[in-house]
Amino acid sequence: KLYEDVADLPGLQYDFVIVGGGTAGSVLASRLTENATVSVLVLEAGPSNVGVLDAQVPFLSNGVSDNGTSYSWNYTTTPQAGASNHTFEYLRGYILGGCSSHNGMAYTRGAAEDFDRYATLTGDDGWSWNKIFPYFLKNEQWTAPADNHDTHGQFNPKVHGTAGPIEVSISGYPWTEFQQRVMQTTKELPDDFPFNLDMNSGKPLGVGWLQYTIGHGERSSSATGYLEPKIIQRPNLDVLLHAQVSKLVNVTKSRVTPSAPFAFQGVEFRYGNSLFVAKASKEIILSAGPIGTPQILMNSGIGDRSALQALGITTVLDLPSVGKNASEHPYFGMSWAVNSNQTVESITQNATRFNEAFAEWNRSRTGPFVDPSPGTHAGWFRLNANSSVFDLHSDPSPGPEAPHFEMLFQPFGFMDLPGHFISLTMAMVSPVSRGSVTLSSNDPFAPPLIDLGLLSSDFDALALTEGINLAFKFASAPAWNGYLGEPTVNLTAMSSAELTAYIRANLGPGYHVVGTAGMSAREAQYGVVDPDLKVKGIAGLRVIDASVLPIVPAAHTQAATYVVAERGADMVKQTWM
Ligand SMILES: Cc1cc2nc3c(=O)[nH]c(=O)nc-3n(C[C@H](O)[C@H](O)[C@H](O)COP(=O)(O)OP(=O)(O)OC[C@H]3O[C@@H](n4cnc5c(N)ncnc54)[C@H](O)[C@@H]3O)c2cc1C
Repeated sequence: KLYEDVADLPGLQYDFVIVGGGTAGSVLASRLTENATVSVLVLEAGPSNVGVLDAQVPFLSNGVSDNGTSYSWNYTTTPQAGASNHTFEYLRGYILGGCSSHNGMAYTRGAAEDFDRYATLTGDDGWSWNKIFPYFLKNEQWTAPADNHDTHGQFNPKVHGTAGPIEVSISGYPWTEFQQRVMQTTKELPDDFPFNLDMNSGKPLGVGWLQYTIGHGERSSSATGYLEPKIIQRPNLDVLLHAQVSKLVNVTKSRVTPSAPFAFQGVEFRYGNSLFVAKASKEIILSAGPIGTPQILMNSGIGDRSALQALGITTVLDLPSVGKNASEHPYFGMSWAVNSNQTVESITQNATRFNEAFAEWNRSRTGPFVDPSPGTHAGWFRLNANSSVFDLHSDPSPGPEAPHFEMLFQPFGFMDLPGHFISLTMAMVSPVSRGSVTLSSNDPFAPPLIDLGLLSSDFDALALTEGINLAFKFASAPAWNGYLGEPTVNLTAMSSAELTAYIRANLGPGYHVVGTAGMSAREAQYGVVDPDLKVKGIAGLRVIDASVLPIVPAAHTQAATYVVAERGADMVKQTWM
């Protein structure tokens, strides 16, 4: 049942307490309560997603994700030395469903080699692509696009699930002129930009149709899929909203496992102006995401001893990797004016069309509002094998079939200029740079310091310059003749040093951070959780969310988070049910 008020909860003693009802937390809540004999409490800091129109209408998703809304944590990063010392809003969902209720909805799984590398790093073959693949299928319900267009040749049905909670579909509104030119380019320049029928097969290289966590014109999130009314009504599931967890409390010496000498009996949270403690008799599961989870661990005395001591926090367990190793994708957008009025600006710069499009969505869940400010395709590419950038660093990608770059193809411009534009957005999806999440004070409710380490490695900056050349090559294909006008910034006229400086001054984060409570092999001298997602050295405590991924996959991160949560739920069930 969903609770708005702590006073209505039947009690504060459960088998499992899940911290965070986000992307992963909602999966766990749903899967664990399939067993009617266990009781589960979810503590979520944010409000409900129900009735939040911006979280429902794909085209309006910016209205729910941006800082300054009631649905975002309003984080700001530390000045990013590799990005001209800029600070960035760091968006995180403060709402049931977490980031899955406000993200861009792109559904990309990553390369098989990403998961095979997780298996190697953890020594657990269960994280390999072949073993994880059934969890992708379990999570997914392939769905026809909102416009019911013929999707033959736009995806491979063999690699998709049909009965899972999360609806996935190809974009449901045609930006025909633009889409045709993207597809034409794959024919004109097939060596550089081959067509890939399905980027979610484990072999993403090439250009393909983007898939979205959208069904029947509406966002499909962890909240709508895993906590749909019949699940959230289960008598063994209680979800408390507006409950912000500060730390784990009631630490005891655990008698159960010598390798995990400590255990926490309770979870402290703030509701209104009061503090409460919820107790878990079986496990506490942290699913507060890559910012919230390490913050709660450190607030609880689990982290780098010297950093904790400096803030006057008593160390329970010296686990220096907590909050380290933050791994994020830098994104850089390029726009061109176009000789056409069939772009998203035809809606965003025209109040009448905007209102018509919204009315159409309301009427029939069709029209341009069924997609987020849409990218119709994405491409995944590698650096040239002979690139001099490899003199700076060995190849950070997990293998020859995994990309270094993502290029998003978008029929709109970035600079909010009057007129019509298209954009090619380039991301470095195998970054070398690493950042951290650290505490700013011993006040457990103070926002932590978020350092994404954006372009802290010169490798990433130089690699991005090569990615930008690739984008301009794409735009030089005959398919774009007569359609593309001038780029809003002529990057090709810049020297390499100027281009690098320009990238550093104009890139942004991808909101894909992972790694801050990373998995490692059981015997490793680093890492936060073992391959079974149990926190090293602590009994009865797991982390199950995006923070356990030790390296960011070459993909938008929700699909990887969903499979971590699905497998994590199976692991918890194996232990207790
Ligand atoms: C703006 C944006 C756009 C994105 N676009 C895409 C995209 O298009 N495709 C894609 O694949 N990925 C995208 N991502 C990334 C992806 O959504 C995330 O990687 C993933 O959802 C993270 O899941 P999680 O479960 O780890 O964390 P979250 O989904 O963030 O869940 C954490 C939950 O815990 C709650 N919480 C945190 N701290 C506390 C606390 N102390 N007490 C109680 N509750 C707490 C939060 O409110 C939240 O509900 C995007 C992310 C953002 C922010």
